[in-house]
Amino acid sequence: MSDLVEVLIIGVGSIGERHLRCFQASNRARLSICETNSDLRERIAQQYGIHQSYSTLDEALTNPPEAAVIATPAQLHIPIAHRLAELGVHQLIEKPLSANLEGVAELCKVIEQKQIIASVAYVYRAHPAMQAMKEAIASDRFGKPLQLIAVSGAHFPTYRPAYRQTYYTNHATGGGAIQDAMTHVFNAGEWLVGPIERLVADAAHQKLEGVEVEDTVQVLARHGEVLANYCLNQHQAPTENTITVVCQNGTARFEMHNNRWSWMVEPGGVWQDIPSDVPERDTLFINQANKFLDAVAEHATPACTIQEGMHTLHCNLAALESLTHRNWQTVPVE
Ligand SMILES: NC(=O)C1=CN([C@@H]2O[C@H](COP(=O)(O)OP(=O)(O)OC[C@H]3O[C@@H](n4cnc5c(N)ncnc54)[C@H](OP(=O)(O)O)[C@@H]3O)[C@@H](O)[C@H]2O)C=CC1
Ligand SMILES: O=C1CO[C@H](CO)[C@@H](O)[C@@H]1O
Repeated sequence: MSDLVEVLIIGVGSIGERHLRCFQASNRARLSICETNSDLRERIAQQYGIHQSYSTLDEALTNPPEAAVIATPAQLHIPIAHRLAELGVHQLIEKPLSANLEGVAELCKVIEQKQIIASVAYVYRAHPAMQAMKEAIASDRFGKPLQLIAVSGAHFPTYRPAYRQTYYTNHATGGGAIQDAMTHVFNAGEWLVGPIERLVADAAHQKLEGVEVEDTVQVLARHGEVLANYCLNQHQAPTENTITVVCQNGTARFEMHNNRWSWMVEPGGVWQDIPSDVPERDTLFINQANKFLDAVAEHATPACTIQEGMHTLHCNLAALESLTHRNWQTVPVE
C-alpha cells in the first residue's frame, strides 16, 4: 500500500500548474488533473507525466480522490467545493474563497458535517518569516498590537502578461486589485492581529492597460483596537510587500520581497533582521502543499480555515461596497 495521497488539481492554468509542480515536489501525492481547456490539459499532462487527466469534474469524480486543489476562477470555487465536500474530499481552495456569498455558509456546514479538511490557499501563511513574526507577536513579546501598516505593489503585466484574458478583468470572476492581490494582505493582517471589523476603501483604475477594474487601492481598517492602513498597487516597478505591526513595546516588520522579518524595541535603535530561507517562489507553495497534507494526515486545523477564508471574503466584498457607497462598512464576524 502506498502512503501517497491522491490529489486532484482542478484547473491547471497559472496557479494550478504551480500547485501541480509543488505537490509533486512534496513527494507525498499521487496527482491527477481536471482541466476544461484541452490544449492546456494535454500540454500539462505531458510535461508533468500525469497519467490521469479529465476534461470534466463529473468524469474526475467517478472515482473520487482523497483530496483536491481548486484552482479555477473564483466564481467556480464554491460549487466545486460543495460537490467535493459532499463526497468527503479534503480540499485546498484558491483565494479568494469566492467572488460573492452565494453557497458559502452552506459549504461551511457540509465541511463540518463531513469532517473534511478545507483550507483556503492564502499563501503568505506559508512564508517562514511571516510565521515567525506571527509567533513573536502572539507570544506578547512586543506587547499589545496598536497599529498595522501594509504597503504592497508589483508590476502586474510583468508577472501576469495574460491578465487581459483572465478572471482579472471582472469583479464577478474575482478580478480587480482588491480581490486579486489586496485579499492576500487583508488575510495576512487578520492572521497577525485578528479580524477586521470595519473598513473604508478608496480605489481607482490608474494605469493597467486593457482593463477597467481598480489597480490601485487604499483601505483604512479596524481590527478591534488596532488601527490599520492598507496601501497597494499593481503597476509600480518595484515588487514590495511590507507589513509593519507597531506594538506597545516594540515594532515588527515583515518584508516578503526581502524574505525576512525584523524588529526594533529601543527608540533610535537598529532593526534586528531575521532572514528566512525562501530560495524561490515555489518554496512557499511547496510549504503550503506540505502543510495541507499534514493537516489531512493528522486531521488537524489547516493553515487557513474555511471560516478565516470566509471572513477575508467579507473584507473583499466590504471594500467593494465601500467604493460604491463611499462610506465605512461593517465586516460581519461569524
Ligand atoms: N495564490 C496565488 O498566488 C494565486 C492565486 N490565484 C487564484 O487562483 C485562481 C485561478 O487563477 P489562475 O490560475 O490565474 O487562472 P487561469 O485562468 O490561468 O486558470 C484557471 C484554469 O481553470 C480552468 N477551468 C475553468 N473552469 C474549470 C472547471 N470547471 N474545471 C476544470 N478547469 C476549469 C480554466 O480553463 P478556461 O480558461 O478554458 O476557462 C483555466 O485553464 C483564482 O481564484 C486566482 O485568484 C491566481 C494566481 C496566483
Ligand atoms: O494571488 C495572486 C498573487 O499575486 C499575483 C500577482 O499580484 C496575483 O495575480 C494572484 O492572483
